[in-house]
Amino acid sequence: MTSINALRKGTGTIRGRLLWLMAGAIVMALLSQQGASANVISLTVLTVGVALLGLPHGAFDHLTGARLIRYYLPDTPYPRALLGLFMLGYLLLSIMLLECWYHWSALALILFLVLSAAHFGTDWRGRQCLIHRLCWGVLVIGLPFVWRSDDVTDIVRALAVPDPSPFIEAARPLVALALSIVLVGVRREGTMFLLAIGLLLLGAITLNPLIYFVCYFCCFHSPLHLGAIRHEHGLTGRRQMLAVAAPVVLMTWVGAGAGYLWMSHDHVTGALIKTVFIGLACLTVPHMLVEWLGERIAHAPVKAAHD
Ligand SMILES: CC1=C(/C=C/C(C)=C/C=C/C(C)=C/C=C/C=C(C)/C=C/C=C(C)/C=C/C2=C(C)CCCC2(C)C)C(C)(C)CCC1
Ligand SMILES: [Fe+2]
Repeated sequence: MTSINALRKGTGTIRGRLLWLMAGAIVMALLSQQGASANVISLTVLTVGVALLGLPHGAFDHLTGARLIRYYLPDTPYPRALLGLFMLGYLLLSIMLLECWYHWSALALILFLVLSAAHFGTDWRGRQCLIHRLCWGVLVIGLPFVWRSDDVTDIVRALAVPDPSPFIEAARPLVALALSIVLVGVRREGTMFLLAIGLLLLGAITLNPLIYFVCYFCCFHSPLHLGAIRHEHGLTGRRQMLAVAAPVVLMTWVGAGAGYLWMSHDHVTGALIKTVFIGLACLTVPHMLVEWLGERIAHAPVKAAHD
C-alpha cells in the first residue's frame, strides 16, 4: 500500500479524525493569537476545556470499579457498599497526593510528569510498541519544556516548585532521545503516528503551553478514551453517558472549587493554574491505577458465581 493510501485509511479511523480535530484547534488558536505567552484567555480556555471536555473521561472510573468488583468478588452480597468503598479509596488516594504536593512539590511534580508520560502513551495502545508509546508520552510533555521554556518556567513556579531549571535541563536530552527513537523507526511506525508527532511539534513550538495542552488533552486524549469507555461499557446514547458521568463530574467540580478557595490567597492566575494542574495530578494516580486494573480484566470473561 502506498503511503498516501495508508494515510487516507489512517485518517478515517477514530485517531485520524481526532488528529484532524487537534489540527483544527491548533490553527484556530494560532488565528486567535494564542502563540504569545499565556493570558486571561488561555487560562479561561484551559479551565473550561479541562472541566467540560477533559474531566469527563475520568468520570467513568467508577464503572470500571464496579466491573473489578464483579470480576474479583462475583459472590459478594454487598456490591453497592463495595463500590462506595472503592470511590472512597479513590478520593482518599487523591487527597493523599494533594498532601504530598503540599510538602514535597518538586518530588510530586517529577512523579506527575513521569506518570503522565506513561498515561499519555496509552493513546497508542494496540497500535505502537511500548517504547514508541513511551516516546509519545515524553514528547507530549517534554516539547513545551524545550521550546517554550520561559512560559513553562512561570507555570512550574506557579505550581509551588521554586526552581524549575532542573526540569527544563532534563527535558532537552529526553526529548532528543524520544525524537531520535521515533525517527529511526520511521518506516515501521506508520504515517499517521509521524503526522501526529509533527502536529505535537507544531503545537508546542507555536502555541503557549496552556493552549497546547488544551489542544492535545481535550481534542485527542480525552475523546479517544471516552470512545473506548463507551465501547467497553456498552454505553450507546449521549444521554446515558451524561447520566453516568454527570454526578461524578459535579462532585469533582465541587472538590476543585474547594481547592481553588483554599489556594485563593494566591494571585488568581496562580490559584487557577494550581487548581487545574495539581488537581489533575491528584486524579492521575487513581485514574491510571483503575485504567491499568481495568485493562487487565478487559478481555477476560466475567467469572461465573460459585466457580
Ligand atoms: C471516579 C471518582 C471520582 C472522579 C474522578 C475523576 C473525574 C477523574 C478524572 C481524571 C482525570 C481527568 C485525569 C487526568 C489526567 C491528566 C493528566 C495526566 C495531565 C497531565 C498534564 C501535564 C503533565 C502537564 C504538563 C505541563 C506542565 C506541568 C507545564 C506546562 C507544560 C505542560 C502543559 C506540558 C471522584 C474523585 C469524584 C470520587 C471517587 C470516584
Ligand atoms: Fe486519561
